[in-house]
Formats: sequence, structure tokens, C-alpha cells
Amino acid sequence: MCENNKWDASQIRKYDMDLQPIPRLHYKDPKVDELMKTNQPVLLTESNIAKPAVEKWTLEYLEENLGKCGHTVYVSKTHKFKYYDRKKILSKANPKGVEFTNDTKSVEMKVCDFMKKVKNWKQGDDRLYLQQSLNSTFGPAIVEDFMGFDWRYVTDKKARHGWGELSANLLFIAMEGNCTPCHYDEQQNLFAQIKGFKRCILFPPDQFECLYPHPVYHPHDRQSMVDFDNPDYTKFPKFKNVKGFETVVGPGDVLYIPIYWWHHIESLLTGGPTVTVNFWYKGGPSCLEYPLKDHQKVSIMRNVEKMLLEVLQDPKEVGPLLRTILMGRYV
Ligand SMILES: O=C(O)C(=O)[C@H]1CC[C@@H](C(=O)O)C1
Ligand SMILES: [Zn+2]
Repeated sequence: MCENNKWDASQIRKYDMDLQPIPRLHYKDPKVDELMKTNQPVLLTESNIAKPAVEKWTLEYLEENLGKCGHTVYVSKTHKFKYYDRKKILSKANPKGVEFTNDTKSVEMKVCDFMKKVKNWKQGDDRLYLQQSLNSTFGPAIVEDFMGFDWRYVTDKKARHGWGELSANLLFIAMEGNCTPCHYDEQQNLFAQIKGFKRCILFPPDQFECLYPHPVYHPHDRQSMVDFDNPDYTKFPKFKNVKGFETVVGPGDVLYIPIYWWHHIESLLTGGPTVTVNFWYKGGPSCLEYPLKDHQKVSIMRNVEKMLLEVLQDPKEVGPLLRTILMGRYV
């Protein structure tokens, strides 16, 4: 899968799973729209979507221009940065939350401190991952570069494929080897790689039962419970049948990650820090046409879980009630 010899298999973690390549197409290829129309992933090459960033955003430039205020940096004891929703964690404000511990926490950090820690990082130190919404708090040079993105192209895709409003552009600065474990988002995503290389593994929404997402009420909602580095095939037997797609994105590549598609993303094990900007679009209005699409079924399952939790008030009641409905009647 090595494109133009810019990386090699030694920089990639090995997983025992069936992965097919994601199509790589020139961004003006009409087949791009055929794939987007049917919520299929595609890697766009040669685009100008984030061209000013690809040309200028070195770590030094970013340190110089990201501004002096603090930025959101995740700190992890491992290479995994598993997202969690703080609003779902037990607190005075949220007495119905969930007892929850995990290896990652978020802190506010100045860019200069972040860059220094990344430069001086040694084995055994906590890993860092800067993940910050691109907003006006950034220096004028960054804002100018951002305005120079190919907004005509991305806005055309939004309109053509009925996406909702642009909800965020996030800037990601990762250390080599950082991993965002398998999860799905309820957003369309144009994932623009700026510096370095990232291995992206994607699974379609119909792989839901092989990827065992945490319950909706859990802080790790939308995240797979399976640890790809050490899968528990007793707890998650269907994981051994999972079928997915993969690609490695490099500077100038833009990966379309369709809404509700699972994605597991790793900065290559060597090669230094990586920089990415994403474009998250809300899902557009979707009419229920039959047969329903797989991602619509995921959305329906989410709504059933939310309704049951709302009315039962206790997560431990959800399983027994669903079993009563199912056993001997639907299965
Ligand atoms: O853009 C998304 O949907 C994500 O999951 C991002 C969260 C961290 C990013 C990464 O490349 O590790 C990807
Ligand atoms: Zn995501």
C-alpha cells in the first residue's frame, strides 16, 4: 500500500483483519461524486482544499502563529487517545452519569510548551495530542491561510451531497505513533492531511455488531469497546469477522470519511509529528427510503437506547427489557 515510497510497512501497526484499499482519485474525477453520493469513502489527491496549510504549516510556523493563548492538549499514558464525553461522567451536575476512569485527560497548554514537550519526549513519558478548533483566536497568518482554503470546492460538495452546515474545522498536531481508536461520528468529514502520514482504517456502518460500541449513555459513546492491540475475542467474538478498508494519507491528501463510518487513525510509528485539519459537516436531512440504509439503522438504534434510558432511568434495566421483547418472539 506504500505510495511513492514515502513510508514503509515498518511504520504501521499490524492488525489481524480483512482490509481492502480505499480508492484514491484525483479530486476532480467525477467518480468522487458517485462515491460520496452513496456514502462511500474516497481519498482525494492533488486538491487545493487546504493548500496554504500544506505549503506553510511547519511546526515552527504553527508555533509562531497559533497565538499565545492556551490550546486543548490531550495527555495519554499510552499511544491511544480514546475520546470521551465529559458530560456523561458522574458529577454533581450529572448525578445520573457513569463512574469512569481512563488513560487520557485534557489540559490547556501554550503551543510553545506543547512543542517543547513533544521535542523532548522520551519513552515512558505521557504522550500529547493537540486538538483545537480553528477559530479567530489564532494569529492573523493562520486566519489568512484558512481563508485561502478551497472553500468553493468543499461548499460545492456540501451542496451536491446534501450535507448540513459546517460545524467545525479542527487542527490536530499529533506525536508520531499517536492513535485515535476506532469510533464513528454523526458528521460528514473531509480529513485534510497537512504534514506527515497517517494510517486510516475505516469500517462501514454495517460492521456495528463486529465493533461493539459502548452503550449510548457511556462517556465512550460511539467508540468501539474492542482494543485493536489486544482484542478480547471471548467478549467480542464477531470482531474476528470485521471487514474494513484502509489507506495512508500524506500531505495534500484529503480523505472523505462518510457519516457513521467507523475510523481508526494512527500517525505512523516514525517520521515525526503529524498535522491534520478536518472539516466536520452535520448530517443533512435524511428521508426514510426503504430499504433503510445501514447508517439510518445505527441512528434508529441510538434513538431506541436513548428512549429506553430516559424512561427506565437505569442502564441495568435496558438489557433485561430488550431480552424480554426479543427472546422467543423476534429471535
Ligand atoms: O476527524 C475525526 O473525526 C477524528 O476522529 C479525529 C480525532 C483525532 C484525529 C486523528 O487523526 O487522530 C481524527
Ligand atoms: Zn472521528
